[in-house]
Amino acid sequence: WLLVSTRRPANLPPGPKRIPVFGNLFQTPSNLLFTKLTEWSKEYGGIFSYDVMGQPIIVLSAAQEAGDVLDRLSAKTSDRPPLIKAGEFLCKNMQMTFLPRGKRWRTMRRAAHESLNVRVVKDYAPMLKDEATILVEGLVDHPDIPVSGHIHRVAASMGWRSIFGHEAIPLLGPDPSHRIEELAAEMSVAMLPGGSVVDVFPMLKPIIARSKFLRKHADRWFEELSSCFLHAYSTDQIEGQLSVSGTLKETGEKLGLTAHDGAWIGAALFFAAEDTTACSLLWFIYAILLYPETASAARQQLADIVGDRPPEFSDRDKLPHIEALVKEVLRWRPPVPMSIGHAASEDFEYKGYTIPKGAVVVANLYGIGRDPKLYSDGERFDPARFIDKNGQLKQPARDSKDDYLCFGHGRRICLGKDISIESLWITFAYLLWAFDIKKRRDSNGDEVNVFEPGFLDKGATLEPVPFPLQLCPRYIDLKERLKAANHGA
Ligand code: HEM
Repeated sequence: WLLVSTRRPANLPPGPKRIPVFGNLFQTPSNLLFTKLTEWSKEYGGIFSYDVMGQPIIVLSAAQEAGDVLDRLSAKTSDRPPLIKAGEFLCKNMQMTFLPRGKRWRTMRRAAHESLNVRVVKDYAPMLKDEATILVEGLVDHPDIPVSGHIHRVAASMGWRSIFGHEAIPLLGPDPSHRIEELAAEMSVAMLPGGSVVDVFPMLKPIIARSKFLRKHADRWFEELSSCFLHAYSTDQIEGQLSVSGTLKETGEKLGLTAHDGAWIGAALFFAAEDTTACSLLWFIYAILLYPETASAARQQLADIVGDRPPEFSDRDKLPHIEALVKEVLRWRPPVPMSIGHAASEDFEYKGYTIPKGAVVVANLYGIGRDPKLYSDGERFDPARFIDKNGQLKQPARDSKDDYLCFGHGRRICLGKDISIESLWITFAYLLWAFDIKKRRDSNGDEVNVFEPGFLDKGATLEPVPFPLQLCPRYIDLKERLKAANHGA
């Protein structure tokens, strides 16, 4: 039996040699796994496989293979692997992101999509602009608060307002999302392949499920989060403000959804929204700090088109260099570098390989964003790669998803894709218009070094390690300019 298990099951895609029983468990680091997957993809190709304790994991590290398997074969690859700790024990099968393909997932997804689809996201523009304004004002008024604190506030507040329709989260607290973020950290780690003991050793599941003592922590976690989100969902929202929960309260009943379901749809969205948005904004600042010259075309365009008033969404078509920056930040440092695992719901053949039912299918978005067929010199941060010789955005290549591969694939593609692109666009534009982003200087006047590649692995998401910087307002009367623009609006 041991001898048999050292052999790769017939016809799986190629991959690293495995050892009996454990497979490749000891070769897969728990930190920065995407770098290992990218290294393996150079050896084994755009589709390869490895194994953890008998569980086959299929890794897609090239855009075409990911498009084939997760988009064109999505009828067979839209399931999620069972996430015992994150999905069953902690979230009690209420978290849409972890639900298996089926009626409950489809209903929740459809309900959320109603207020997040590309046709309606334009209606969030005033709220997103307001948030960008609050961010810039806060950075001017409170240089004592670390930039990451400002960024996490704006990311949480954009999510909170679009999902629950409440007031902006204030910089100086109380922050209703703070406790939620603390609790969410545990879930974020548990959702990774090999991220929890019970997911690696599923034979422990019935023992834990039967023991009140062993379940106690997860049960409390669920109770506390449910009550936070039920409170957010049930509290009256600002009149006239578009929000997911506002729409749900009107349409949810028709879809058979209760307030508890509505609260957990809000939870799934908030978990998915806050950290990813914060990571993207921090990577943007980090990139501009390290490679200031890459922002000069965008700055020039802002000077030509916008001048000394703050940018508007209506300027967007005339500012392709800002959009190129959004695309490049998300390609270079995808906030969810290994996407969220899919699962094969039946056996199927691809390129002569067999993908067995139950295999975990991972889109290595970090590697895919470095696919040389789409992006040359992928390690380089270079927003100009998206601009053609006429100064316009280039026509995106096939399988590049309009150069937004970071939002995943198929029927599970990110529900917040369209609102994220809007929110990042306006925030990047505001930050570039308002500040020069510079390295901090020490008491001798020397620049303080910023470390590369700066990866801080947060479980499902990837943030830069804390880095020193200086934000220098580009106008003495910056706040007056913001006020004048908002009063005129
Ligand atoms: C830059 C920001 C964001 C990035 C990079 C991002 C990325 C992703 C990725 C890679 C996935 C997995 C897709 C797959 O399984 O193939 C995902 C799923 C998801 N995202 Fe996002 N996301 C972002 C922002 C948001 C926002 C703002 C929301 C909500 C307002 C959101 C809601 C969701 C939900 C609910 C899912 C699960 C979908 C499902 O399982 O059906 N995301 N996201």
